[in-house]
Amino acid sequence: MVTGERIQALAFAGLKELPAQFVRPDHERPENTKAVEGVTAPIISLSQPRNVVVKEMAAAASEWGFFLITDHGISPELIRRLQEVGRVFFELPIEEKEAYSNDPSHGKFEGYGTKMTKNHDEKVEWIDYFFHVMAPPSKVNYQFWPANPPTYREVTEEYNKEVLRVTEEVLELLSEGLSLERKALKGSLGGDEIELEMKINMYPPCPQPELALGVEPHTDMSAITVLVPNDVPGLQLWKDGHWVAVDYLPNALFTHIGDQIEILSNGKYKSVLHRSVVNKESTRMSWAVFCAPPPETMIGPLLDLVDKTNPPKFSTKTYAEFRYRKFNKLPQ
Ligand SMILES: O=C(O)CCC(=O)C(=O)O
Ligand SMILES: [Fe+2]
Repeated sequence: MVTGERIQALAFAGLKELPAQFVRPDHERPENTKAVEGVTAPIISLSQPRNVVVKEMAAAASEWGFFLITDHGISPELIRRLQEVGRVFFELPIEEKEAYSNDPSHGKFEGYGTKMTKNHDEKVEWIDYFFHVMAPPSKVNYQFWPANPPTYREVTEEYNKEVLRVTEEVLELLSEGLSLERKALKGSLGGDEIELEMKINMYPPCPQPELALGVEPHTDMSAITVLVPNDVPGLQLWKDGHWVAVDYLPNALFTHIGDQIEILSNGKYKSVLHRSVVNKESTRMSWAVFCAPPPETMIGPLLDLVDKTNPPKFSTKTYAEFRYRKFNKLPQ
């Protein structure tokens, strides 16, 4: 077994065959579950009249749980710099990255990580990642942020400000799409205490990508997730019984509806099931920002959205409890 090794190190070793712990059972393999052709995820330009954006976003969130946002006001230059500092970090020698190793089984989620096998049946994902909190300032611990490259912090803080602006805008638009007042969703997610977490996903070239997965099918437990990938495609969405590949769209924000918005909207908006596939030649990277409530926030269907004919479809509990149950695969 080669558990304990980073995927980047494995890929660099020039394996011809995929080690057994990465080989998916038949029904999960990309070669047996290919994405359909001719279906594309919704693209929403924020430069349209507000009522049009509200309508398009509500439709996309209800039918897909996913949309690509364009004309969001984050400069292509800032996205390029964000990707540059992340790429430079992952190009550092392994030992330098290991100084940031996380330890999720002991509750230490921030830092450099790779999902290791827990038992013989569990398959490992073809991915290394870096994870840290970006907001609010009171929850940020810079000790977990890469010190190298030296511009990492400045660039990431600038991106944090911009993503915060866009996520607040998206939450307002989604609120209006539910005929609620603009601040309704943000208010229910902790207001200005709303948390943003950065996860840099790094998928090295894989010797047998048709047998492996980068990230297993899952829904995000966040409220929303805003992701920018590099130019290597790999994200797939589950829609109407098929996987749909999301094409690369430069500078677009790949926006996922997560579990907390699905719950607050009482199921009107869908938390999108998604996975990522890997690639033989190219390294894929993606920068996912999870926008989530503080742990003590009570999350349940909004009272304005439930009545006798629309009973609550989800129970109400703290985000901390939801997260604990999801991590431990307990029923919600
Ligand atoms: O890399 C991607 O496009 C998807 C990553 C993802 O789903 C996640 O980090 O939750
Ligand atoms: Fe995800």
